[in-house]
Order: sequence, then C-alpha cells, then structure tokens
Amino acid sequence: MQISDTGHVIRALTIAGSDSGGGAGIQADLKTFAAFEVYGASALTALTAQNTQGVQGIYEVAPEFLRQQVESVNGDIGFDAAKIGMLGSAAMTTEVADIIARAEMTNLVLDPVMVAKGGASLLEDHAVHMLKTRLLPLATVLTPNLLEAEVLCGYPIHSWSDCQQAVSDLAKMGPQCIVLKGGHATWGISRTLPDDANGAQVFDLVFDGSALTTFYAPRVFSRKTHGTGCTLSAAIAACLARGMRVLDAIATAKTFVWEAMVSAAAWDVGTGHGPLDHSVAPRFSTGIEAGGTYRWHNDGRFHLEGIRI
Ligand SMILES: Nc1ncnc2c1ncn2[C@@H]1O[C@H](COP(=O)(O)OP(=O)(O)OP(=O)(O)O)[C@@H](O)[C@H]1O
Ligand SMILES: Cc1ncc(COP(=O)(O)O)c(N)n1
Repeated sequence: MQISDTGHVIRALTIAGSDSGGGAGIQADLKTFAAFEVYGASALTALTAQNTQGVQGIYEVAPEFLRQQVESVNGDIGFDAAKIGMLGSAAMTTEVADIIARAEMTNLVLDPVMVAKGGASLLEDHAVHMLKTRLLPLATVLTPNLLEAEVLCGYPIHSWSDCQQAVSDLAKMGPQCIVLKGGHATWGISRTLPDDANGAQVFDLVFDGSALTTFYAPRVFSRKTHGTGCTLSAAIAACLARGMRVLDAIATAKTFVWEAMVSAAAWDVGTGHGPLDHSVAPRFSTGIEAGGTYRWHNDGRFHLEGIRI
C-alpha cells in the first residue's frame, strides 16, 4: 500500500454502480485502485445484474443511502481522490452533487457514464441537465467518450475539428481538465484524424483550459473492452490520490488500460464483451507536457512526437 508524505495510507473512493459480472463499475474501480496500491472504498449508486453480454436488470439505491455510505467512509477512513461513475437517475445526480459540493472535494474524476457497451441506458435523459450544471463544475478531470460528449455538447462530433470544439465547449462548463476518449471513433472520424489513414490509432484529446494534448495508441482489435472507461477514470483517480500531476496521471492511466486490454486477449471470461486484465502492473509516466502530441511506442511508453527514441 502507498503511504503519503504525512504518513497515512493513500485512499480513493469510487461512487458508482455495481457490475455483478465484475468487469465495469465499482468492481473495475476497486481492482484498479488495488493495482495502483491505493486503498479503495466504495459508495454504490445502483446494483446492476450484468454480464459480458449486457445488462439484465438495474436496482437503484435510494439517494439518502448513497449519502450515508459516503458519510460513513468520510467520517472514518477519508479519501485523497474520488471518482464518479454510473449515477442512474436525476435524483442521484443531484444528491451526489450536493455531497461533493459540501465536502469541498479536490481530485475528483467524473466519468459521465450514460450507456453500457451492450446499449443499456445507465442515466435518465433528464439527469443530463443536472450533470452539466451541478457536477461538471466540480470535476478536476472529466472523461466523456465521444457519445457522451455529443450529449453534453448538444451536437454531433464527426471530425477532428469537432473534437477540438467539443473539449473547448466542455471546459466552459467548468471542469479543470477534459479527456475526450476516442475509443468509439468510427472509421469516419478516424479518417479525419491527422496521420491515421486506416483507423489503426486510438486517440484521446486532453484540454486543460489552455493547451490541447493528444495521445495516440495502436488500436487493440479485441472484444474484451468492457469497463475500459471505468478503469481509465479509476486509474486517473488513483494517480491523483498518489499526488501525480494531472497529465502524468492521464498518461499513466491510459498505459494501464492499454496493457490491461492487451493482456486480456489471452483468456476468456464470459462469451460477450469480456473484461480487462486488472492484474497488470502499472507503468508510470512522468514529465508529460501540455500541448504535446504523444505516441505510444513499443517500449510501452508514450513519447513526445518529434523526439528521437
Ligand atoms: N480498441 C482500443 N484499443 C486501444 N485503446 C482503446 C480501445 N478502445 C478504447 N481504448 C482506450 O480506452 C479508454 C476508454 O475509452 P472508451 O472510448 O472505450 O471509453 P468508454 O466508452 O467510456 O468506455 P466504456 O466502453 O467502458 O464505457 C481510452 O483511453 C481509449 O483511448
Ligand atoms: C455499473 C456499470 N458502470 C459503468 C458501466 C459502463 O461500462 P461499459 O460501457 O464498458 O459497459 C457499466 N456497464 N456498468
């Protein structure tokens, strides 16, 4: 377990839904915290009956009981960073926003989960307004995928310039840093990416309010992508809890997800979209500069474009 400079065990809290299949949600988050040697606590917003094939049922937790869980953790254990995942309803979104605002939390990673990989809705439509107005302003890092960014921005994102416009518009809604995740980019958008003729690269576009930083990694052609977004946001939270700079935390988290995806190719859990291998060892990035374009290299690290390796 990692110990802070002041002598306490480093802790992170996940406020998210349970995935009975263990690949996404709270389960992915706690496995990720453990991989980063960060103590993990959890407050559940909903229980899902779920497996690699889809979501078979959702049982919502009462918002007051979510509050009780966070207060129990906060009143005894505490946390150095928190991540928010599935919220489910507008009432839960409002409750979480109240809790976060009152607790004056720093190091908050917000994954605006809306739809599961299999297509099930994990957020009520009318919760989006609450998410935008109450929670986005409190986030240190916001991690929308392309579809979530389209809903938050209110327009389609079909090109590289749309992506740049989207992160700029999302920054105006209050988060300190945006990670626009490009895993769902279709062939159409890939073609418009600089230097990606055949969609072989996956991009993430990061905007910290002043500079755009781009990460490219080779696309892993795999069905085992259940929980990539949950794992990424949990890894960013774990790195922030450990005191890392935001861009280093993002690069480290991306590296972890990529390696967990590649490692998962070796085995099968379930028959649908299988989970990642959360037992891979994190590889830490440092010195990531705002404004740079970073490419994954086969030494397992992101390198600044234009630098000879
Ligand atoms: N096929 C892939 N190969 C390499 N990296 C990927 C792939 N798919 C996603 N990623 C990376 O995984 C992270 C999560 O991206 P993604 O766009 O899948 O998020 P998400 O849709 O929120 O995830 P989830 O499907 O779990 O909800 C990003 O850093 C993205 O670049
Ligand atoms: C409880 C919960 N939270 C988040 C997701 C999103 O993950 P994915 O898009 O990979 O299905 C999920 N399926 N279940």
